[in-house]
Amino acid sequence: MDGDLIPLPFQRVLAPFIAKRRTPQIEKQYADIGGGSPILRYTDSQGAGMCELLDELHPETAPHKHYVAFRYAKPLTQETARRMKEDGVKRAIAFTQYPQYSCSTTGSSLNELFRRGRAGEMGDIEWSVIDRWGTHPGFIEAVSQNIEVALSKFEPSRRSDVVLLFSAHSLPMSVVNRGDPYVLEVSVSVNAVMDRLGHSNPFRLVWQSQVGPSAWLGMQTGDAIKGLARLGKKEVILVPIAFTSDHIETLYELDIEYMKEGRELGMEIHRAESLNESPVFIRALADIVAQHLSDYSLGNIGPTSVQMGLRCPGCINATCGQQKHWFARGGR
Ligand SMILES: C=CC1=C(C)c2cc3[nH]c(cc4nc(cc5[nH]c(cc1n2)c(C)c5CCC(=O)O)C(CCC(=O)O)=C4C)c(C)c3C=C
Ligand code: FES
Ligand SMILES: [Fe+2]
Repeated sequence: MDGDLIPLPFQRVLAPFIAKRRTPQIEKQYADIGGGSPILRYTDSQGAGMCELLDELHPETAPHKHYVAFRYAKPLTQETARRMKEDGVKRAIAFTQYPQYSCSTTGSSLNELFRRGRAGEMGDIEWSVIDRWGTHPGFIEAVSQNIEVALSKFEPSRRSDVVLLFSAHSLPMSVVNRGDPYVLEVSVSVNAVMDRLGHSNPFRLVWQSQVGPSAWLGMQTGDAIKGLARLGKKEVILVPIAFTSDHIETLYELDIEYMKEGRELGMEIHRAESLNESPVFIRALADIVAQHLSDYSLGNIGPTSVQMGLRCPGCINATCGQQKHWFARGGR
């Protein structure tokens, strides 16, 4: 139903129809990964760990408290907005948990937050935004360490031949072609990880989880695994690079579908663990926020980044423009 994510003709009729048709298949996938997504559990523990560190790192603004606002599952932004109002929150940071910016993810979430704010559902909050952080050294370090753990599962003599297959959620070509920044930002994260690893292994960036019949950005992760097997490159590590915790995309698609496929093709294939409760990652989250708070209080930065101010050159969604203005004024 999210017109900011994927505008459909006759959205109100077509969207529920597509969702209903898709539900049984997706219900089965969630059942297979243990009856639901662990994304809220991980996000909550990351938030709690981050706040504990932040109280030390930036005592001027302590105590810190995290709230989770999801776009499509509970706790929805609307419910979180109401809770923040009840709690009398006066200052908040919208901290996207997508490391790399896409208008289909962070953009849609900020649009929703803006709608709730404009409707007065959040009370009087001064907002600033951390809109992207895909090259933060702590994030890069945490991903790199998980790759090193996966590499250690291979026999030392074969280790340097292992192909690192970075896998990120794909985008419809219609989104890419209107100038969305995500593809560039994911690429830069991959490059930063490879620099940190000293370019020890060959690698590719591929794209997963496309839905529906329209054209999506490729190469698709599943096809890449088959292609590598065909070329005799049978040692592979799958690296999730655009997700910060486990959920259906890692636990079902990567672990159940693709790893199984790869093993059937005679490959030795492992996955770099998701960041989940990585202490290095949680420290990185705290560091990103502490830096933001201190830059903001010194007047070095405004409520939003310079880059966030620019709409995609092909954007025709008026909400994007209103949202950017609203956050640039601190949510007023
Ligand atoms: C970087 C991350 C993501 C991008 C980019 C993204 C784009 C995108 N997604 C859909 C449609 C669906 N996404 C679904 C679930 C889902 N997607 C992401 C991340 C990105 N999506 C996450 C973390 C999750 C949550 C999974 C979980 O908690 O288990 C779903 C629901 C599941 C399903 O039906 O497959 C849909 C649908 C589109 C259309 C899109 C780009 C336009
Ligand atoms: S789609 Fe990117 S700013 Fe609107
Ligand atoms: Fe998605």
